[in-house]
Amino acid sequence: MVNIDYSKTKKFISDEEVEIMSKKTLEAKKELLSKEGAGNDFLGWLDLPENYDKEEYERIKKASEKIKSDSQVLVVIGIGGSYLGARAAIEFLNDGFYNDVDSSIRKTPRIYFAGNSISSTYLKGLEKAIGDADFSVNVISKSGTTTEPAIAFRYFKEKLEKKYGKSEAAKRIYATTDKKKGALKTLADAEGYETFVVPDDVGGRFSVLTAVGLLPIAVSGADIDKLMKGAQDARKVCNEKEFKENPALIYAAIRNILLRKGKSVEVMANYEPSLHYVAEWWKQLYGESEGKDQKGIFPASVDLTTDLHSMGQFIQDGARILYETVLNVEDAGCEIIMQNAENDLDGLNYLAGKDMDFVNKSAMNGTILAHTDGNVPNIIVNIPKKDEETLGQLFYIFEFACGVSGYILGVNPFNQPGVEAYKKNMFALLGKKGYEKEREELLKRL
Ligand SMILES: O=P(O)(O)OC[C@H]1O[C@](O)(CO)[C@@H](O)[C@@H]1O
Repeated sequence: MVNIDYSKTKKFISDEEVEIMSKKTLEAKKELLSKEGAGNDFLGWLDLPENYDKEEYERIKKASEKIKSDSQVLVVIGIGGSYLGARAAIEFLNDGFYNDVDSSIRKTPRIYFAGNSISSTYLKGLEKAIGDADFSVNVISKSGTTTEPAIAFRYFKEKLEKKYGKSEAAKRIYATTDKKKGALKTLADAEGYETFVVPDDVGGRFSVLTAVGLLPIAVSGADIDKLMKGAQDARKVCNEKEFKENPALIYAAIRNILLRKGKSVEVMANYEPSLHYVAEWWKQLYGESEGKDQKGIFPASVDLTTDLHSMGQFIQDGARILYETVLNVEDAGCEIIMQNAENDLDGLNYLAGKDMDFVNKSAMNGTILAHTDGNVPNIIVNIPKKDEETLGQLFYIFEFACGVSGYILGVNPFNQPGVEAYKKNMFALLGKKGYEKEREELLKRL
């Protein structure tokens, strides 16, 4: 099971502080599980690993088989919680080269993500990358009205219809959205797309274990039963275990103690490039959940050792507002043994016979100690291996810890009122109906 090692924070916090905060985590856990706290109409994710629509789950598998059989490419359109979980999973479960592997080896469609920016260059580039390949689209939007995915969907819907004709195109479009309402649901019903549901009581950033994440993940060839099994196991631990055996509570406690000591930035660090998007998913989860009412920990991330050569200086030596959460994949899952070179010009012969992962882990351990010495507390998340079950655990533990942590912080972790501000301005500047007055005011300020 994924576990949390906070021994490298002990220089900064006392056992007594942990003891006091552990009580707060237990209270917050009780509040979460009683479903009586703030945002309690968005707690469907708590029980998702067990309590999900079994009929729809089978349809997800069937749809993934169809996509695998008739498409060389799947374009997944969505943003935020309607995007990051699937991307995190597909990257985590592969090695960063999923799309580049020859199709005679990979046997599943290439998967591209769109609708997560408003860049015309990106869409044009993606169209070029798809070329003549047969493709399908999974458009994902809980609200059905988010501008970025709506623009991308309009674009690819037209391309599909041009290539296959309207009726065949409709068979290649899968819409994941609200059960009953919203523009996407209305369009899907009118055009006859297969639809999947983002449940009412599951917010976007907590939705990876619904069709939002499961359909694209299944198309990549990953075993979603195992993903759900991992989440089930973690649910049991997070819901039932007391503090010392509960990774979600430990993580929530330590980060809240550190925040109260002025550590207001949490830097998630990985030593595996394939974990980059796990950090991106985590950033949305914690940023949207906790960053409100002028409170919260700012979630940031670095890819190491890459960023030791760019951000390493700041972490070691800059403003002491940081703590670090290190994602440690214990079993790299493959081996590269360092070879002896005749002339040893690069001076690496002392590593001959050693596994490259030993070098990576030594860099990690050396960095953890150096950063701790530089007064950056380090929390370590031990991830036994890179497989579906472990990822299911990781997703659930972070989600549960987020709910607990938000309640300790005294915010509603399940809303996101702050994201509306930019949308209002953007609509006004675009000249959308109903925003005329705001437009006038904004234009004066530009
Ligand atoms: O699934 P939707 O409704 O398109 O929303 C996408 C994302 O946009 C937000 O609503 C923020 O604008 C996120 O909370 C959400 O994950």
